[in-house]
Amino acid sequence: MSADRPDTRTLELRDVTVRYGEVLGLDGASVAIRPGRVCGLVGMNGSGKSTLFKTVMGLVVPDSGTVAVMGLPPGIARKRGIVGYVPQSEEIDAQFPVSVADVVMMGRYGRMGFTRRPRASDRAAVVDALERVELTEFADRQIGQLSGGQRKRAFVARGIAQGADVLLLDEPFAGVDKRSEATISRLLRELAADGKTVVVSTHDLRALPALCDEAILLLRRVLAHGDPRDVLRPEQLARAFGLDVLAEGD
Ligand SMILES: Nc1ncnc2c1ncn2[C@@H]1O[C@H](COP(=O)(O)OP(=O)(O)OP(=O)(O)O)[C@@H](O)[C@H]1O
Repeated sequence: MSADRPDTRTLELRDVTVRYGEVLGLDGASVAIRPGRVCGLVGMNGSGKSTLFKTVMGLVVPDSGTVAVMGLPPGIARKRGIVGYVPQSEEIDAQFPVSVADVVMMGRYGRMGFTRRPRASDRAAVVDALERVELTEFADRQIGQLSGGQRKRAFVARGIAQGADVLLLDEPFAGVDKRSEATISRLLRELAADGKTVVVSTHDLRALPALCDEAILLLRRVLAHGDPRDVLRPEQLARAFGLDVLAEGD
C-alpha cells in the first residue's frame, strides 16, 4: 500500500488539527485503527475525544490534516452509512415523542430514500437490533420513559440497525446500570468479531484491559496506541492525565 493512498480497511487520521477559535480541539493527531478489534479511546476531560469522533463523522472539519474512513472522506462515509455514532447521553433529547423502535428505525433512514417508508428488511433489522440489546419488550415505549442505561442501549441498537462498518461510541458506560454495561460490552465484542471497527471512549481505565483489544491515549494528539496494558502504564497515564490515576484509586 502506498504511503499516501488511504487504506480502504482502516480508519485513519493524519496530523489532524481542529481549532475552535483560540482553543485547540485536536493538535496533530495521527492514528490508524484496524477492523475486527475493540479500540478504547481514553484521555482527560477536554483531551479531544468527542472532537475526534465528530471529525471522523464529518461533523467537524479539520483546520489541517486528513481523515479517511475506509478510504473515504468522512462526509461521504457518513452519508453512505459506513460510519455510525452513539453520542453521549446528554446530547440526546429524552422528550422527543418517538418510540424506542422509531429511534432504532432511524438507523435505516440512509437506506430508505426520501420516502422513508420501511421495507420488510428494515423492520427485520430493527427487530434483530432490539433483540441484541435486550430491549424487545420496550419497543413501543417512548424513548424518554427508559432508564439512562436502557436509552443508551436503544442508541447502540440504532447503530447496529444501520449496519455501519465503523461504530463510534462516546462514553457508552457513563451512568449506566450493570446490566446495560454487560450487554453493551458483550455487543462490542460481537461487533468486532463480525469484522467491524469499534471505537469506544471511556473514563473507566480499570475496565479497559477486559473491554478492549487496544487503546489510544489522547491529549489533543495521540500519545500512545497499542495493547491496553502498555498504553495504561503509569508513566503514560502521568503524561496524559498529569497524575498516577490508577494509584489514586480513581
Ligand atoms: N464547540 C466547541 N466550541 C469551542 N470549544 C470547544 C467546542 N467543542 C469542544 N471544545 C473544546 O475543545 C477541547 C476538546 O473538547 P472535546 O469535547 O473534544 O474533549 P473530550 O475529550 O471529549 O472531553 P470530555 O471527556 O469532557 O467529554 C476542549 O478544550 C473543549 O473545551
